[in-house]
Parts: sequence; C-alpha cells; structure tokens
Amino acid sequence: MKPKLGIAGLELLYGDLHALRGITMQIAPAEIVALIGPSGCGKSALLGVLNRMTGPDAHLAGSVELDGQDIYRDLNEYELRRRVGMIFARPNVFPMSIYDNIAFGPRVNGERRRPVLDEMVETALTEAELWDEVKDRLRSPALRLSEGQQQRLCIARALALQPEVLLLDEPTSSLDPIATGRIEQLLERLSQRMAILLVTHAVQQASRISDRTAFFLHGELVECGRTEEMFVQPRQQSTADYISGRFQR
Ligand SMILES: Nc1ncnc2c1ncn2[C@@H]1O[C@H](COP(=O)(O)OP(=O)(O)OP(=O)(O)O)[C@@H](O)[C@H]1O
Repeated sequence: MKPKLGIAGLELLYGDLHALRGITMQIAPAEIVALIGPSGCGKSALLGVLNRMTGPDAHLAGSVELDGQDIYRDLNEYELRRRVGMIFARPNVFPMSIYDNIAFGPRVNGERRRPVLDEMVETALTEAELWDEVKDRLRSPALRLSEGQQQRLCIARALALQPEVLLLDEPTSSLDPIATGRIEQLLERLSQRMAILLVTHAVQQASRISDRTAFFLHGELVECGRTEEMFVQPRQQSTADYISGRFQR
C-alpha cells in the first residue's frame, strides 16, 4: 500500500541545535502512530515539519511527502493545511459561536450557501461525537463549552475540511480521564479512514489506541513498530526503560 506520509532522511536544525536527525518513516492512510519520547526529543518538531510550521529560523534537509508530493515543494500551504489538520494540547477554539467555529474553514474556502454550511456543521459535529451535546445551542459561544468539548470542537473544525491526516500534539494533556477516553475512542474511529499522528507523554495512551509507536530520543527515531510488540518486547534498551518509566536522562 502506498504511504500517506513518507519521511526520508529528515534533518531539522535550529542554528546549532539538531532537533531531528535522519528520520525515515512512513505512515499508512488509515492508522494511528503514537510518537513518544522524553521532553525535547523532537516529537512536536516533527509535527511542525509535517504542517510547515517550523518557522523561518529552521533549516531542513531530506524529504517529507504527502501522497508522493513534496510538502515543501509541490504543495502550497493552503492546500497542505486543508489536507493535514492540526490539534494542539490546549483547545484553541475561536471566540465565536460553535457554528461559526466549524463553518470557519469552509467559509474561507468560499462556501457561502447556508444549507451546505448547515450540513457541513452537523456532519463534522456528528463525526466528532459532539452533535448531541450542542445541537440546541449552536449559536452560543464556543468558549462556554467544557475543555473536553472544546477539544472535540477543534477536531470537528479540522474534520469540516475533510483532512486526510490529523496531527495531534498531546491533545488530552489538559483533560480528565472521562474526556480523555472520549477523545481516544473518537481517534480510534477516525483512524479507520485517516492517518493520525499522536504525540503523547502518556505511554499508556499510546498502548491503548495506537497501531504503531515511534520512540524518539535526542532527535533520533530509536525504533518504530507495532504497538503491541513494542510494549511487550522493545528492541532497544532505551525504549524499554522509557516505556517502563525507568528512563534516566
Ligand atoms: N522554533 C524553535 N527554535 C529553536 N529551537 C526549537 C524550536 N522549536 C523546537 N526547538 C528545539 O528543538 C528540540 C525539540 O523540541 P520539541 O518541541 O520537538 O520537543 P518535544 O519532544 O515535543 O518535547 P515536549 O514533549 O516537551 O513537548 C528542543 O530542544 C527544542 O528546544
């Protein structure tokens, strides 16, 4: 099967700081890959590269491709951001109504027809398992939702653009276990039809929901494999130490 994302020999430097070193990995069109590793190992930096958010002081080498097209040379940012959604640790809802948050992307893309927008909003909220909770208050401010609901709203906002890839940077770090469980179920369901890269500090979350896990250390990809295998029999000692909580810096 052709990969959705292909990363080959990726190097990322910020001045003298070598944030990613020779990363090569492929992501299938429908799977969850968890990115784990100690703070500063380059997990968020990798998501940033995939969404072209590394900033002007970054120096990149190697290649990153979406469906065989180079993310930096063959795609414009606009198309890339439509096809690759990004979710951050804290829900970044816009200070507007629930409805307008979801309709924002389609409107930027030129969609003005009210019935079409209505349907897009309902579909995205349903897919993000939020519709039943908000359908009677679509005009109320999104900031009044609970943090867990706000995070599902952010996922719905990304889904309204029908992305092929979702990048999530510790999306449940500010949520309680129940809200976390809802997001995890949602991601498992979405992974049946899109590629999901999930940065998480919670190794148990990686073991619960990811198909594959990638362990990073000091900017290097130490190993990447089937999650159930890696958690039972990691190939490298550093992986074993990290997932068992015995890691020493
Ligand atoms: N814009 C930037 N300018 C300079 N250095 C940066 C920049 N972004 C990231 N870095 C550095 O790159 C390295 C990797 O950072 P990154 O944020 O990817 O780590 P991480 O594994 O996601 O850590 P955490 O789990 O704490 O979020 C770190 O040393 C960080 O300080």
